[in-house]
Amino acid sequence: MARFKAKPPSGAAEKPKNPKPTAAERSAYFARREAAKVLRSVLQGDARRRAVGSIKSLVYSPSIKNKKATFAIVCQTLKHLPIVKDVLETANILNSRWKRQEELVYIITYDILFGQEISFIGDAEKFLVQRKSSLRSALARLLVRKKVKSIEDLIDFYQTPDVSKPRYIRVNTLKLDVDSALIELGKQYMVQKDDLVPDLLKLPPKCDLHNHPLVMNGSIFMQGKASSMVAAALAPEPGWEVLDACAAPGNKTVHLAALMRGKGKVIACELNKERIKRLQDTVRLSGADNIEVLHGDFLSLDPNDPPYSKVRAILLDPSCSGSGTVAERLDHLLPSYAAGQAANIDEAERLNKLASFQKKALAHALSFPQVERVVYSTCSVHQIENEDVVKSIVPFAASHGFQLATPFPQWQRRGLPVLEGSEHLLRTDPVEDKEGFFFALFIRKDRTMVHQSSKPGRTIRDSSHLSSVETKRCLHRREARITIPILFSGMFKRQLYCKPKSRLN
Ligand SMILES: C[S@@+](CC[C@H](N)C(=O)[O-])C[C@H]1O[C@@H](n2cnc3c(N)ncnc32)[C@H](O)[C@@H]1O
Repeated sequence: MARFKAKPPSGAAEKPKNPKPTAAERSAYFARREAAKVLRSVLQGDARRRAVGSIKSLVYSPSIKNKKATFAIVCQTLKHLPIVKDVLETANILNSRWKRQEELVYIITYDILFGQEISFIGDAEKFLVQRKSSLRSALARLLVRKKVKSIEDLIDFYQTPDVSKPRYIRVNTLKLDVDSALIELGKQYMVQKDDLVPDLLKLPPKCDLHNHPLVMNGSIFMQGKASSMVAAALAPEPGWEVLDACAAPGNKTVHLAALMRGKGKVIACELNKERIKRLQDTVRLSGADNIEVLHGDFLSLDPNDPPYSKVRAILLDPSCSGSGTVAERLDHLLPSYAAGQAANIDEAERLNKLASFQKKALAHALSFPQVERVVYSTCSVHQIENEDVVKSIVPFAASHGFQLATPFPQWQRRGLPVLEGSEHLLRTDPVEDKEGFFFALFIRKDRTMVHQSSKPGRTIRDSSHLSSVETKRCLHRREARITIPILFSGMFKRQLYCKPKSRLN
């Protein structure tokens, strides 16, 4: 692979010496376009964790003519992709026309920076060759920024675990205001306010704050940006009753309490006995006195029981695969990652089980009579735990008067386009944003919709995601206004068995 040498800037367009393209030029032109097609499938499949095939199988499909060249171009471009993307972003030369052909742009940029010096034919080639000096100087700046001397070092840099993740801290406004935290931390670090979440501060990567007095006394919490966006998206009002359905270790629970300025009540439900202790510690550290810790199964809470019938907002952050927080820098680019996962039966089974619970829990959250806002969140990159869960629940949500709303409209990365309304969903990217989170916000404006039957002619086709309480309610939808769970013998057992084990404070 070529080592980078800064070349003298040459901004002028390179006019082909020979106006008639040579056979080699023509062949390179077509190979780049074939490669762009393959790269598009690879990257799209990978982004959806639904690879349509391995690179090889895509290249060796009958539609690709120049297989050898296409394979080489795709592999080399993928290997250099993080660098190419960074360079293009720094050089800031792409208009919307070329952004629509980004795979071709990646390939040509790779060729310009690291490939063979050949003359370029084609509009995209001409556009980028004319900006060769901007690309080269952006690459030189990238080397300086990453403090490396060669392209090999730069590739290593991208392959090693990410060290460029900023340290985010959330100010616990129950104990300290944001400006005071800024001043206090500013004595030691470069601190700035986050542009999206008002109580979030951004510090340089690798700041070790574990033993900082403000962390030790609960004035600030070390909480990532995506995680802090979840409670902020729910936006509970002071005085409300709010349920954190799957609460431990409690980072979002105490954020909710702070957003409510300590007024109202947060019920923090957690199933796992071992994790209850962590949750209690977090609550204690936060100083919040309006949090009630509940040891039990969220699915077993009866929405119509007096303690829950007044709940206005629910934060549902259920157990998930956690795939969005695994720092696999380059793996996200490779179909082998997705293919490997799909082929892994255990993993597929695990994801199915998780998704099945997530669907039940989301349907259950939407069935609380006074609830106006529900946030569903995961730290997973898998469509099956994210868009697929939401998609399967949308008809049920609509029948209860809920619609998807758009949290943080200014945020660019939205849901995968696999359902109507995907633009309302929010994703963070494990590479670009350093962590892969997903969340959806459901809002009900008209609470008279509670327990209303579905529109005539509209059937809930798949009720497998519903908890048994909800399934029975759907089946007996006409009588749903009077729900007498104990009429159903199986469920009665379940209700008794699953009754919250204890309430702790
Ligand atoms: C992703 S973690 C929640 C993280 C938490 N929201 C935070 O930000 O600190 C999911 C939690 O849900 C709990 N959980 C799983 N199933 C549950 C259920 N049926 N009822 C209540 N909690 C459950 C798990 O034990 C785990 O602690």
